[in-house]
Amino acid sequence: MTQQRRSQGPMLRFTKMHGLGNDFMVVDAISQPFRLRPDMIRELANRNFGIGFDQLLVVEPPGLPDVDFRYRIFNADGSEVEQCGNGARCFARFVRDQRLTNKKVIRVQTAKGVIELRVGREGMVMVNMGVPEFNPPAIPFAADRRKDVYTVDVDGQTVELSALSMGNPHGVLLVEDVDQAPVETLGPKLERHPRFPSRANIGFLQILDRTHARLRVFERGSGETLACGSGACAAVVVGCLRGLLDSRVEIELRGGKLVIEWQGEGTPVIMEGPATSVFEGQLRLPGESGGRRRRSGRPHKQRS
Ligand SMILES: N[C@H](CCC[C@H](N)C(=O)O)C(=O)O
Repeated sequence: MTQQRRSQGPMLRFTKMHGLGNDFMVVDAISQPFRLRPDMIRELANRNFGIGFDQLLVVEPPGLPDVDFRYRIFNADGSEVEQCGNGARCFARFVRDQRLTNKKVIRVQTAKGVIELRVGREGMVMVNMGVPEFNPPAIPFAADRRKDVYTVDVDGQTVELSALSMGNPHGVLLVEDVDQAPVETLGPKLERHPRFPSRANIGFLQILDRTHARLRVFERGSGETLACGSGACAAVVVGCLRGLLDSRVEIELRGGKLVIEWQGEGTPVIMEGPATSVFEGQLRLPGESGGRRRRSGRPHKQRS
């Protein structure tokens, strides 16, 4: 049976990457036309019918004079967001691998400000994630004043959490053991809790000692991921403010470890970790009539 040919759109080149298993489809929208609707992002994010990813990262020309690129971030549900820490490290690796820059210090404009990426040795990348924000309206979180710990009602259950913004909103709970934490049940309820009017990323933090911790994160718009960079930053900030962590912490996520440094209020959070390219691929975007996409993939060539 001949398949009815639909009008076919352009081919789109992409690279599949991850930061500690938090995985991304990364697109250079500088050298190729790019426009995806939220429904198309959701379909591409699907791990059975699409490419499969936690977030889509888009590289665009800068919109500010002293910045190298603009960095747009879309969750698996198609929502555009302000910050992605693991994505920032992959962004730095991607723009160098694709020869869009040869800089080792890269300034990137996000929806909430400018972050600075520093490419280090053995594929490590350091990110200045900016200064955390605690003022409830800026998170945003519904509260009449700032507190270190808020009490939130969840279906009649009282939950204690801290709330802050790393450019994106985070709620952080302390738990005895992340492996026993109610991530699958409490995570989605808090992600969509009315007190987080823009929803939130929910971190479950287990303190091991003053310089080591474990973390699981139920991410806004993507569910639990193997790692969350901005979530790791938010969790260390909370641990420091509660007097439980020192200024330099190794935080263990399900996908691996990050080093987070924070010198206290009014200072930026510094995150260091790996960025991995998996493969390069291309897919045909639907034509005007829409319809299914074809895609092909080949192993990523490592840049020396
Ligand atoms: N889900 C997040 C965006 C991705 C953050 C995460 N992947 C990271 O590494 O920071 C949000 O809606 O704010």
